[in-house]
This record gives sequence, structure tokens and C-alpha cells, in this order.
Amino acid sequence: MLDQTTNLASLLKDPSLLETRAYVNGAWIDGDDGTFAVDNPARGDKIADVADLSRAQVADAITAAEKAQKEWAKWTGKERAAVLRKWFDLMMENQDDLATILTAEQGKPLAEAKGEIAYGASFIEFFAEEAKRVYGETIPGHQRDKRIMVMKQPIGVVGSITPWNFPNAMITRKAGPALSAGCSFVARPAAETPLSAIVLGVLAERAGIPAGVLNIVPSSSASEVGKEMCENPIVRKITFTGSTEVGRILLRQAADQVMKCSMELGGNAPFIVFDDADLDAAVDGAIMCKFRNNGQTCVCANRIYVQAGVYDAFAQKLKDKVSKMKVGDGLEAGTDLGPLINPEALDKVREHIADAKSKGAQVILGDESGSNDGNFIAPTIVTGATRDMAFSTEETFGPLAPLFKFETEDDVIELANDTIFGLASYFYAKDLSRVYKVAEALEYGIVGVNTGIISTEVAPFGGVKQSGLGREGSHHGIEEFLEMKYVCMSV
Ligand SMILES: NC(=O)C1=CN([C@@H]2O[C@H](COP(=O)(O)OP(=O)(O)OC[C@H]3O[C@@H](n4cnc5c(N)ncnc54)[C@H](OP(=O)(O)O)[C@@H]3O)[C@@H](O)[C@H]2O)C=CC1
Ligand SMILES: O=C(O)[C@H](O)CS(=O)(=O)O
Repeated sequence: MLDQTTNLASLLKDPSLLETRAYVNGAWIDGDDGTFAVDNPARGDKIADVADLSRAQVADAITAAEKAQKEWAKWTGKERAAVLRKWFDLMMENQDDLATILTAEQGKPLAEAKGEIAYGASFIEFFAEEAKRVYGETIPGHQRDKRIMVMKQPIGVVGSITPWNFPNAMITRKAGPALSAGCSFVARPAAETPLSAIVLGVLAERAGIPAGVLNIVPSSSASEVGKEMCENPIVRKITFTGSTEVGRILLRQAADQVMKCSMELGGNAPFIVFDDADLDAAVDGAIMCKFRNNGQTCVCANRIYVQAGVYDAFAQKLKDKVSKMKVGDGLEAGTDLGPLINPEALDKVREHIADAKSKGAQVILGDESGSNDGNFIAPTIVTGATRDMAFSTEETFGPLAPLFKFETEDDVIELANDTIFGLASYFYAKDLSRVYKVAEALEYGIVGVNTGIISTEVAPFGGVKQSGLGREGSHHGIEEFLEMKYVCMSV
């Protein structure tokens, strides 16, 4: 750990953004269960004590959200759009402070954190516009005296549970369409990164979003809040981003209420480099895809497949570029890779490296000893990766790049699809026929072709197989928060 203390308030242009209470029904409240500590993963020091809400307090927030939603749904789309647009404007005006708060509690380099704030805000901007375009339809009657109308209405109260890796964007990617559709929202952030969620409440209040429409309920007990959201009959929708393991728990719990669920779950992304690829572009793409957020994203390349003819050249180019990346404190200028979120995350990366080495892989870059300081570990590249190694089936969620060699297109498609996950996939190639065939053959919700970054508010983000249910972002994203009502009239 870096032996520095983080006086977070002193780093902010507007220290009033550093709020540690919960935001419920338009009021700032303390937790009945006291507070829980939030630490800086780079320095190991405590940066805040945050309100620890009880399950009963979360239930109160849900009750308040139900009342507020009935009024919020009466607003016109244009009226909702205006306050959502103001919320977006305030996020961008305070981008630097929101990024500093995010880096202090999550660890990613400040430049990446600023990027996340812009990415997160883009969902509010996009869905503010969509609020005016929730269209129904009329359908020609099935009998001469029948008239058929289909209307779209907000689903109601939404419960949201989000992870620590994108503590701003994973909330706004849900809250944007939900509020735009006329729903109200109860957000439980990860205990590791609650400050980025709470400050969204501060700015929502300043934007004029009515009390009870958006509620931020930090808590140290994830499972208790999850049960309340799944068991409370007022909640009509659960939206979750996180591991497939926890997604299964929530789906089981929500089944009793037959509750609608959106699930953005784990991944195991293949990154394929064919022999006709632009190798330098593929190296750059692999670095962005693998090492963004220090490898702690569900769409990071988890397995890198390189065709035999270009394998050695790719490995050397990748090693040369990655060796120049700077590991350090995200708050310090020039840092490319911050810490992992906690010691357990570091242990998982070390376990994957040790497993690969025990099965014959060679470490061509990185700290083999594993004797890293604190939550830091050097970016690591292994060659000679094979499908019996742990990272073939498990998500590493860290800065480990395993290089697999393959011979034919059919071989690599079979290898790439050999997983229970189906979120993101990537490949680099120039031949048009190959691009079409491989894009169609990959069993994933997202395919990046000659690019390692696919994240944008305008596209439908989501997975197939055990990577999730539903889509977030794009004009499709608002449908997750709408119900369709069919009206049949005799005339
Ligand atoms: N598809 C995607 O976009 C993402 C997928 N992931 C996947 O999640 C894993 C690592 O991220 P991580 O955050 O640890 O994932 P988790 O699934 O452990 O946590 C995600 C969120 O769920 C909460 N949670 C944990 N257990 C429960 C429960 N029983 N009931 C209700 N909520 C619960 C966590 O709370 P708390 O943290 O306070 O314990 C956190 O807020 C990786 O496998 C990664 O692939 C992660 C992020 C995004
Ligand atoms: O949770 C994640 O990893 C994000 O969904 C990835 S992205 O949306 O920032 O690409």
C-alpha cells in the first residue's frame, strides 16, 4: 500500500459533493445500522464512513418510491426530459470532482474515471431524449366493431443493485431509462464504492428530480437489501449488474413474485487475432480491451487467441507495449493501471497465474513472484495458454493476458464458444467473408470487429447464455422499464 492518507474533501472543487448519508424520499438520512467504512484501494486508508441502512429503511425507501412514482408518471415525457437533462448537465459540470471521488474509492486512474463520468452521464442525456418518444400503436380490429390500441406504461418501482467496477455508469445505465420511462428507482450501490452513487443523489436533488423518484440506499449488507427488493410486493422490477453467481441468487428470490429482471452478469470474452489482421491495431485493441479498469470489467478480453502464423510477432509486440504501462495510484498523474479493488481480487489473479504455470504456460511479462505491494500487481502476459487452464472457464477480472495459439477458423470458433458465458467477444481480421462468418458464428451478445472497445450508450449492451437477460442502452434500453397494455374496444 502507498503510505499516504486521502483527504478527499480537500481534493474537491466543491467539497459539498462528498456526502456520506443516504438519500431517501428527498431527505438525507443516517443509517439505523450505524456506518460502514470506505477505503482507498491504492493507499489502504479510510476515506469515509457512510450511512449503513437497515432492511427496514430500504423498505421505507421503496414505500416512498411507490408514492412518488404515481406523480412522476403523470409528468409529460418532455417535462421528465428537462430535469434529466439538467441532471446530465450537473454531472458534466462536476465531472472532475465526481471522477476524483470515483478514483479515491474504486482505484481506476483519474483519466479513466473522468471517462466513466462522461460515459455514465451519456445514458442520462440519451434517455432524457427518449422520454419524449415512448410510442404506442393502434392495430386494425379483428372484428368490425372492435378497435385495438397498445399503450406503453412505466413498470413502477425499480430496485437496482450494482457493482464496484463502474460505480457511476452502472447506476446511470439503469436509472436513465427507468426515470425516463416514468419509473421510480431505489439504488443499492456496492459497499466498496457508495460515494459515487450518493453524489448522483446530490446532483439529482439539485436538478429538481422530485423527492422519492430517485433513492440511494447504501448498506453493508447486500443480501438483506437484495431480499427486501425481491420480496417486497411494491417492487416491480429488479435490475442487476454483477456476477452470474449473484444474478442466480436474485433470479431465484425474484421468482416468488414473478418479478421482471434485467441481468448484466459475468463474461469470459475471447479476443481473436487472425493472420490477416492489422497486427499493430490488434495489439492496441488488445491492450485497451484487456487492461481497461485494470482488467476489472465484464467485457475485458479474458482469453486471447492468436493464429499460429502471427503468434510470436503478436506476443512480442504486446509485451513491448505493456511493459511501458505504469502501475500506481490512480490519483497520481501518469498512472495507467491502478490497484485491484481488494485482496480477494488480487488472490484470484495470482491463482490464475500459478495455475497456468503449473500446466505449462510461460510468463513473458509480469511479476511471477506475486510479491506485489498491497492491491497492486504488474500486468502479466502468459504464452502457451491451453483450454485446461483456469482462465479458460473462469473470469480473471484482473490484468492477466493469456495467449492461446490456434490453427484454423473453425478451431478458434469452437474454442471461443466453449463457455457458459456469452457477453462480449472480439476479433481482428480484414477478409470480408471471414468477418461476416465469424461475427455470425460467435455466440455472444456483443461482437467487436477490429475494435477492443464497444461501450456506448447508443447500442444495446447485454449477454446471452449465462451472461444475462435483457439489454441496456440504445432505444431498446427503455423497453426494460415499460409494460405493454392492450386495449380492446367495442364501438
Ligand atoms: N456483467 C457486468 O457488467 C458485470 C459483471 N461483474 C462480475 O461480477 C464479478 C465481480 O464483481 P463483484 O462486484 O464482486 O460481483 P458481485 O456479484 O459479488 O457484486 C455485485 C453487486 O451485488 C451485491 N451482492 C453480492 N451478493 C449479493 C446478494 N446475495 N444479494 C444481493 N446483492 C448482492 C454486491 O454487494 P457488495 O459488493 O456490497 O458485496 C454488489 O453490489 C465478476 O465475476 C464480474 O464478471 C461485475 C461487474 C459488472
Ligand atoms: O460492468 C462492466 O464491466 C461494464 O458493463 C463494462 S462497460 O459497460 O463499461 O463496457
